[in-house]
Amino acid sequence: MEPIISISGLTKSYANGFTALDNVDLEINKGEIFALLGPNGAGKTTLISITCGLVNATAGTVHVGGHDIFRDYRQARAMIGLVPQELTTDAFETVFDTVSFTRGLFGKPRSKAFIEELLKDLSLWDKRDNKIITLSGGMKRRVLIAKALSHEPDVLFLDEPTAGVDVELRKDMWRLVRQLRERGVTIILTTHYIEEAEEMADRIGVIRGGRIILVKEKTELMSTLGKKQLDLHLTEPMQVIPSALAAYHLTLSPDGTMLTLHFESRAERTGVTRFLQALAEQGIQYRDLETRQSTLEDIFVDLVRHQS
Ligand SMILES: Nc1ncnc2c1ncn2[C@@H]1O[C@H](COP(=O)(O)OP(=O)(O)OP(=O)(O)O)[C@@H](O)[C@H]1O
Repeated sequence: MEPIISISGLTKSYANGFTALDNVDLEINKGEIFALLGPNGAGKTTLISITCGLVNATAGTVHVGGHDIFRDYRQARAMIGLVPQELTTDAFETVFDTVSFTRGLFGKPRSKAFIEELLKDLSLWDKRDNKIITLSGGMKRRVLIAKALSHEPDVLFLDEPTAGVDVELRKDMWRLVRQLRERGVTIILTTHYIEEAEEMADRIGVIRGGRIILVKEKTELMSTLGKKQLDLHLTEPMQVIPSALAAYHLTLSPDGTMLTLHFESRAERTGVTRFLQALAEQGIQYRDLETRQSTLEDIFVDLVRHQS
């Protein structure tokens, strides 16, 4: 697939010497929903801010639709819509005017019809004449999305789109994001909610300490989720795994007290019963057993803990 955003060797050191991004390479494909996951302070907002031209990079390049964000700032910026984390917008303007004005800022011709359609899509049409200050938090967030889409961008950045919103609005956002993708808009969202990435993304990237530590297709990542493990706490420590058990995917703890069977929980026949029989035949006894299933959350926590 063709990348719409190419980030290469991107580094950002703030004035106080803190390195928020460290040599980041990342390509975002045209038309995908990409979720960037990471703990607080990982560098997600910095990455977005540089790509949108709000913060200068210390080193590296970013191209949007082939335009260098520094040299061809206008062309690159025109392709991007940004929904920021903070709810900042002109409190005393009406919904219609503020969205229409934002479109004008990007040099797009006035279009009442376009703004009307956009506001209808976002369930904001009824509120078009309301001053923004009178809207609820959820409605204000929709206004931010409308503003970000007012100049018909190819790429939409959503920085923590559903932080602090209720379940209903979150579902609405997800529906909206999917609709946009169907229209060919590329979406990059940052999130703390793993279920959001699970629900929405085509690909998932994990950032930690200013470094991208993983980028994978969601389906590929999820396939590891179908794996379960059965831990057996053995009565007697085992030196080596007996050859009679060679057909099973087993690991033995370094001290020989725990034998772990890895199996596909989604498979029709997991082989667990046969395995337990084989153990009995070998005279291997255990005092306890437990099964565990890995979730995206486990994978994420594990990655963030172990990689630095
Ligand atoms: N202007 C600045 N000067 C110095 N350090 C900064 C500045 N802006 C951000 N940082 C630091 O850079 C790091 C990355 O911040 P960033 O906002 O990109 O993280 P984030 O992944 O978006 O986190 P969050 O999820 O909390 O928004 C943080 O440790 C932050 O304190």
